[in-house]
Formats: sequence, structure tokens, C-alpha cells
Amino acid sequence: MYQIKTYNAIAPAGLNTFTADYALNQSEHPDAYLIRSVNLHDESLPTSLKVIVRAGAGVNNVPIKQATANGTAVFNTPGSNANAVKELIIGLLIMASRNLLAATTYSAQHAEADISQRTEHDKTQFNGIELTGKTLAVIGLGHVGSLVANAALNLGMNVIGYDPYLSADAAWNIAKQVQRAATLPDAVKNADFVTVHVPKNADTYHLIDEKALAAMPAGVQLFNYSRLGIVDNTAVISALTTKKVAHYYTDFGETQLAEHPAVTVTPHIGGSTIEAEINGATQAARTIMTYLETGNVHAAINLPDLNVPFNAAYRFTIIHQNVPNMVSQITAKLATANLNIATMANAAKNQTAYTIIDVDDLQQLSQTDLITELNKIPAVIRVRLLKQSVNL
Ligand SMILES: NC(=O)C1=CN([C@@H]2O[C@H](COP(=O)(O)OP(=O)(O)OC[C@H]3O[C@@H](n4cnc5c(N)ncnc54)[C@H](O)[C@@H]3O)[C@@H](O)[C@H]2O)C=CC1
Ligand SMILES: O=C(O)CCC(=O)C(=O)O
Repeated sequence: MYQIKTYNAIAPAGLNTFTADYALNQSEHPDAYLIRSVNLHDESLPTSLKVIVRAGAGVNNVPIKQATANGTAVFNTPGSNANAVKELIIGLLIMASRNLLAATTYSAQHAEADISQRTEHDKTQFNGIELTGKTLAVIGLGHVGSLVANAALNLGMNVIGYDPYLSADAAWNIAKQVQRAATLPDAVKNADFVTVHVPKNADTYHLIDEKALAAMPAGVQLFNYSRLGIVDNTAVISALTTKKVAHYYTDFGETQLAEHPAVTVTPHIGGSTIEAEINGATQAARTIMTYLETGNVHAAINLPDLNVPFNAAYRFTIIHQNVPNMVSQITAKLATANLNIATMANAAKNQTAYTIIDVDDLQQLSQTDLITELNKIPAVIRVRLLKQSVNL
């Protein structure tokens, strides 16, 4: 039985994806964590933990280095909530352009009997603009940014994208009418609206700072549905004071933003739709099952892709440092045990490498001995022995 520990509210419809071989929240020694936004940075990871899957996109709440050192694979569920964020951004763009917040607040405050006459007089103060023909800068064109860019094009907006690290796969998703900017200032210099959709990391901390704000035209409206810290809130408050920025919309509240009349804060609800939560939990459960049962890896944060059909009786999966001479040391251990290798594959990502070795004959006695021997190789981080679940 595999043991799963969940954090945060995980959609039950997604958890139902787990087969009867999986138990939820029943053990102090979990094989897997299925999480959303819980901050794991201050927790020590148990040695039993083989995989962490974040249902959602951002993994800034996961201590990746510590996980890798523990031999724990880390995944997210790319794209599972991107449509939810896109729809919210489009909703906010419409809200921003039609002064909907002020207009509905007015109506709530004027419920008197003769309101209809007064409304006809007062409504001009809520005159809006149309999005068609306006310019939107999209910073980060991954799963969320590409959907936002394409939807804004469909509303008749001019869309300028900036993403210096755009993957070839992600580029396929972007409509050709989205103009590519070579620099952040180029992307934002004519923007009526700027929306940021990048991961939080050392490079994106304060990506939107005083300098980036200075490059925007006066009266720009800014959206941060990525993470706290990607926009320098102090710089934004100054820019709001000088009316450089007309309004700031964000999913990430902070004391200095509270009650500012030109700031709208939503409580981290970008991915909070029934559909997105089910997508994320389902994708996370599938990722956990694939990794625990086959060791195969696709799009992990800290391991290379390695996908080998599991056709043999046994499989060793070995996470190790990406240093010379590892494969020969590993195969030497198997040769000493007189084992014939059916299939072997190896790949590396940054400082970490991953090796899969399939074998058909493995005596019960030699299993523990071999795992002990493989663990003795200095750069080995974690060895797992998987058994084929169906009889071959
Ligand atoms: N508010 C919410 O509830 C949600 C927030 N998010 C946040 O949005 C972020 C983006 O989500 P996805 O689009 O799904 O991720 P993604 O990984 O598909 O796309 C991120 C894109 O940002 C680009 N990028 C990285 N550094 C950049 C930089 N310095 N300048 C410009 N582009 C840069 C990458 O090349 C990539 O194309 C997540 O990391 C997460 O923090 C995502 C989903 C829900
Ligand atoms: O609703 C959630 O779990 C947060 C979504 C999010 O911020 C993300 O996917 O990065």
C-alpha cells in the first residue's frame, strides 16, 4: 500500500483517481505529498518521501534543494488551473475598463426610492473605455500568459508579449498576432494594461520594480496574479501616488496594500474554480501513481525526463549526483550480483541524474543486499526497487 499525505483542500473528485493501492493520510511515513500552497520550507522532509506533487503551477513553496538531497522528486501540474486564471484576468480587465467596482459600490450605497432618476444623472461618472484597440502587455507567456494573450486578442486588443525563456512547446500555443518584445521596457512602453504571469524565483523577485514602472505610460493598470514579491509593492504604491499607475490588481495581499483606494486585492483565488481544482488534483494523483509505480518521469522540477516502458519483472530507479563514472559503478554492482540488465536508461538535469535499470531475475535474498550495495556508491541519493504489478 502506498501512503499519501495531503495538505490544503484537495478536490475529492481528484483524490478518487487513486486506486485501492493508495491510502490517504494514514501514515507517519508517507511515500508522497499531494499539496497546494502549503509552505514546506520550514518542514523537514521524511526519508520515506519519494515524491511531492504540487496541484497547481507555482513551486516556490517547495524546498527544491532539500527535496533533491532527500531523493524526493518534485512535480507540479502544468496548465491545470491556467484557464481559471485566464478567465479571472479577462474578468478583471473588463471590471477595470468599465469601472465596475465603483459603479456597483455606488448602487449599493444609493438604494433610495427615486434612484432611477438619480442614476441617469450620476452614471456619467462611471463611463468606461472599451478593451478593443487597447494594448495589453503580457509578461510571461507560459500556460497562463499564452491563454491570456490569445483571449485578449479575441477581444480585439493589441497584445505584446515578453518571455525571454519561452519554450518551443509553449510558443506553439501563442497566436501569431501576439507581438514579441525583446525587453521588458519594450513590452510595456505603450501598454494600457500590464499583466504578469511568471514563476517566483531569484530572477523574478521585483521584476516589476521602479525602473519597470517608469517604462510604462502614465495611467497604466497593473495586474499581478503570479506571486507576492514579483511586483515591488512599495514602488507600486509610489507610482499610484503620482498617478503613473492608475490601479493595481493583485491576488496577493500585503499590509501596505490594504485599503489603498487604487488597489484591488483578491484572496489568492486565481486557480480557485471547481474545474481547476479537480484538474490539478487528478493530474497530481496520476503523476504520483506513475512515479511511484514505474519511476518514469515527465516534466519534474528537479529530475530529468526519463520514460522507459516497464516490461521487466523488476526495476531499479537510482537518483544520483550528475558526476562522471556513475553508470559504470552502478552496473558493476549488478554484475557482481550476476544480474543481466534487460533495459537501462540514464539522463541528467543540472546537478542531478537519474538511472533506470530493468532486470528479470532477481532472487529475494539479493534484493536488500543490492540496494545496500548501490546505496554505498558515494554520489547515490536514493535507490528504489520496483516490482512489476502484473505477472509477466
Ligand atoms: N493566482 C493563482 O492562483 C495562480 C498563480 N499562478 C502563478 O503564475 C505563475 C505562472 O503560471 P503558468 O503560466 O502556469 O507557469 P508556466 O511555467 O507555464 O509559465 C511561466 C512562464 O514565465 C516565463 N518566465 C520565466 N521567467 C521570466 C522572466 N524573467 N520574464 C518573462 N517571462 C519569464 C517562462 O519562460 C514561462 O514561459 C506560476 O508560477 C504561479 O506562481 C499560477 C496559477 C494560479
Ligand atoms: O489554488 C491554489 O492552490 C493556488 C494556485 C496557484 O497559486 C498556483 O497554481 O501556482
